[in-house]
Amino acid sequence: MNIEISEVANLPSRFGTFKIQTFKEGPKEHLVIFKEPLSAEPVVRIHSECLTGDAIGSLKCDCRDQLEASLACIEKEGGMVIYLRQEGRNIGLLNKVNAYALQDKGFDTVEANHQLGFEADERTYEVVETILKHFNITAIQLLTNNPKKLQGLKNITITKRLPIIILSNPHNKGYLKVKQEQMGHLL
Ligand SMILES: Nc1nc2c(ncn2[C@@H]2O[C@H](COP(=O)(O)OP(=O)(O)OP(=O)(O)O)[C@@H](O)[C@H]2O)c(=O)[nH]1
Ligand SMILES: [Zn+2]
Repeated sequence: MNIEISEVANLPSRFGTFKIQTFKEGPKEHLVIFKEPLSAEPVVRIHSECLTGDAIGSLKCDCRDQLEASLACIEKEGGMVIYLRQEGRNIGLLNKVNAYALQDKGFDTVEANHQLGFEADERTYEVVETILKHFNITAIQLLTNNPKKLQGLKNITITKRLPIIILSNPHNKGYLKVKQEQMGHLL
């Protein structure tokens, strides 16, 4: 896939002053938010888009808390947040809302995806390899609670997994339970 890369620009934010760059993969415009200096094994968060959580503040998941904790972390330590446009574990917003409607009827996150004809998780991470290569990064400390994340990547060494500790709320308890019991997350 041909990737179009933007210039680097400054991004002052409520979490610190970052640099920002876009990597356009077909219709998907992924974002890299980074804070220099980038060490030989920088802290990296691979964040999957969640418009409802990240922008609207939905309490059904832990995405916004994870994003904010990651930005605060790279402000302190240096590193990057790679914001991948894989809404709804890559089923898209319309399908995610349909999955939410099924969840309203009692299906859990995984069952709702299956009802709609999708795998529980439809994400892929090849573009991460392209992005890290662009920055000459071959080893990272990965901010995640998902030990299986990035397993498929050949040219990147994960030297350390850094957990993201987030408090649950009454609305995302079920979502977190499914992640822990069915998807192998360490919560
Ligand atoms: N299909 C579907 N996707 C969801 C649902 N809730 C959140 N998501 C998406 O899940 C993605 C985040 O994935 P998670 O499984 O929470 O976390 P992860 O990226 O595997 O692991 P961490 O690195 O620990 O965050 C985002 O793209 C959200 O839009 C849901 O109920 N159904
Ligand atoms: Zn979310």
